[in-house]
Amino acid sequence: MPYLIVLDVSHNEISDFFGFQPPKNLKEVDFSHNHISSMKDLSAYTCLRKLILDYNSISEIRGLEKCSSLTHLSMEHNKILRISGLRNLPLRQLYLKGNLIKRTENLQTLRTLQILDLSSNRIQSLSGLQDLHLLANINLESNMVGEIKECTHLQYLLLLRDLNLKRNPVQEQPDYRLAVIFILNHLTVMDEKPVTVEEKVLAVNKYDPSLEVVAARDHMTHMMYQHMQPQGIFDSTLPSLDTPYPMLVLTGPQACGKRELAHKLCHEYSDYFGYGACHTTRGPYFGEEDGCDYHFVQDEEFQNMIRMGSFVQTMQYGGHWYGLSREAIESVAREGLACCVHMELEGVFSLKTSYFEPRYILLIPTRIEDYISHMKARGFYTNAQIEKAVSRIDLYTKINRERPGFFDSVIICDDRNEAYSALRQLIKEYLGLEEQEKEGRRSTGVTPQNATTDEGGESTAAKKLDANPTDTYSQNYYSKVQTRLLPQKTSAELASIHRRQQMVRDALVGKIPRAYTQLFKRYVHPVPSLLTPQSADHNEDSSSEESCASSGLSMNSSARVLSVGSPADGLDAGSGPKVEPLDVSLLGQNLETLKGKDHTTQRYFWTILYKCSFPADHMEPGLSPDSSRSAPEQASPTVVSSPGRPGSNAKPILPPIPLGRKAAESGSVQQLTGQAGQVDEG
Ligand SMILES: Nc1ncnc2c1ncn2[C@@H]1O[C@H](COP(=O)(O)OP(=O)(O)OP(=O)(O)O)[C@@H](O)[C@H]1O
Repeated sequence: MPYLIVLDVSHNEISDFFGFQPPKNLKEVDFSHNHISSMKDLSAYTCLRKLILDYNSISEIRGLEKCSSLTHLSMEHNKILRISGLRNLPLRQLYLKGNLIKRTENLQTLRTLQILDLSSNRIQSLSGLQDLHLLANINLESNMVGEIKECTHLQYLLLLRDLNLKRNPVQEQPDYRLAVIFILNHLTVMDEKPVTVEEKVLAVNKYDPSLEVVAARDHMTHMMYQHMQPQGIFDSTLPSLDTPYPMLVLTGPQACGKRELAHKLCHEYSDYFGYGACHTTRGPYFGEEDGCDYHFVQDEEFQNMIRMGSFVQTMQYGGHWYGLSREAIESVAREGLACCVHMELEGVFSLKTSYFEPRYILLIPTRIEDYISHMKARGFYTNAQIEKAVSRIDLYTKINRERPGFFDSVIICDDRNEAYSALRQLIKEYLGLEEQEKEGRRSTGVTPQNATTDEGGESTAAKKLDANPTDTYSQNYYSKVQTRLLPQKTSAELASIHRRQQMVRDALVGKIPRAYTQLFKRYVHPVPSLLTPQSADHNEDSSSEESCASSGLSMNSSARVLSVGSPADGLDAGSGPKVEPLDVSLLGQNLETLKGKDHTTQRYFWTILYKCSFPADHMEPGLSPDSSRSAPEQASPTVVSSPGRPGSNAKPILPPIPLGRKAAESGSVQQLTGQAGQVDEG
């Protein structure tokens, strides 16, 4: 039978494998269910593609070396002790189920193998399979694989879709299925069950959660524990009408200098910032003081604090816990200061989920060698810690690159002094101190050196406004108000005003605003009923106490005219924006009366002033530089932010910083803190 291609001699009593010399052109041979105990040399059968020898008594694979066409070999239920004799065969399917195999060895040359069945053997390790890159299906059911980590041998088999590890001791491991799905994330079927999308997401969230997930969990934990405690109102940091409590977060990799810079900043601008000391379970380094750099606590106390809902956020770094407590922020806020803290990226993510809305400054080293030398020179860190810190630089740069606006500003910190100058400059811009200094120099003739430290950087006009010169609270307060009331305008501000004037002119002649003008419209926060003026008469009575709040409100209501038109104002509703000039002079008059106001009113007033300071966001058409007002009494608002900074007109950089409540001796401060205490107690 020279043309015989398929030979099936299964289920016989044959004991001599190929003993009857079948023709050489055979392509498929089935010798299953016989009594064959050993294999013979099949070198002559070069055309053989499929060989089935299931249910025999063969203990060793051999004689196949020259079968250069063999793609399918099945030797299930034999007595094979080890895999051998398969070197360089073009096998695509190999079935060795039900043998006595202990190791997945001598398979690495089977580069074309796609299906491997080694079920019902004695295999403990998956080492030896890692180079079989075409493997799509591995059956290891009923073996002795005990460790999840064995799956790492398969993790680079990118075509692997189906893995069966049923009836292996590894199934007893906690979260076995999720762990394997995480390691082998290309699997679509595991243990004969489809792998669902939900399982894949769960696996990633469990074993390699994104920073958002970590932050969400952290936030959830603290919120839950906080809600389990008796609730008190944190008055000092309570977000006001539409401005959050001002906070500054310096972030960056470990030892990049953020802590040092935070301390320096709080020291220099002690009227504005207070250092928020976090809690940590790590021991103090040489020279560190408890309560100054950190609150150093034992692990047990830290965990206790978590359970008491004391933290806003926590994170583990280098095997230690770090956490920013509500009280740390609150104690700074009670001083009337903005809280300045430093933290790692995870902390930033976590804080971003909370109701705090800090400004984030990224400090990033670019000269890695210098960074490493600096860490080595500190002498606190092991090589592993240094490596970790260095590797995290990429994480920060990646986030900064991929998420524009995630950090409000980035400062290169290769040189600490330069970094501090940059930070200082930024803060001065944020706070409008630049303008204040300039004005101070102009009006008092002070030199730049003493101008920075001189609280009297305030203008003469400010001093005039100051009711009580010995009262430092009032000094701070008025100098800052005055800064914002200075008449100069930046070019960006003027451009914005002109644009809006043009819009109004267009509206008056009935032109429909072009589509892009919508870009300049902003959401106007609704005025809370607490402060809503009862009537128009109220607004006009600027001498009454109520009028200071309502005059502030009149600005806000003038903001509303952009979106809400009324025929009574001389323009048809919907025909375009209407004009209602903003009388900023009222502000100046009302500053006097505001002093006696409660905390909320003052904070609201600051909000209004703040809006005035960002006319691109809040200034209305008709508020022109040449309107009938004259400086300084009828001064117009001044832009505090630098117009060149990207996004500077899109988002206020810092919420209005402190009311200058630091001076505890001030009567007004006492009044404020007294109120805060009452609310807390209530
Ligand atoms: N509450 C927190 N949340 C997140 N990260 C924090 C927190 N408190 C501190 N960190 C950060 O944890 C890291 C380790 O803090 P640690 O004080 O041990 O570092 P360090 O070696 O002194 O370096 P650094 O000068 O950056 O503080 C630092 O990057 C620090 O900023």
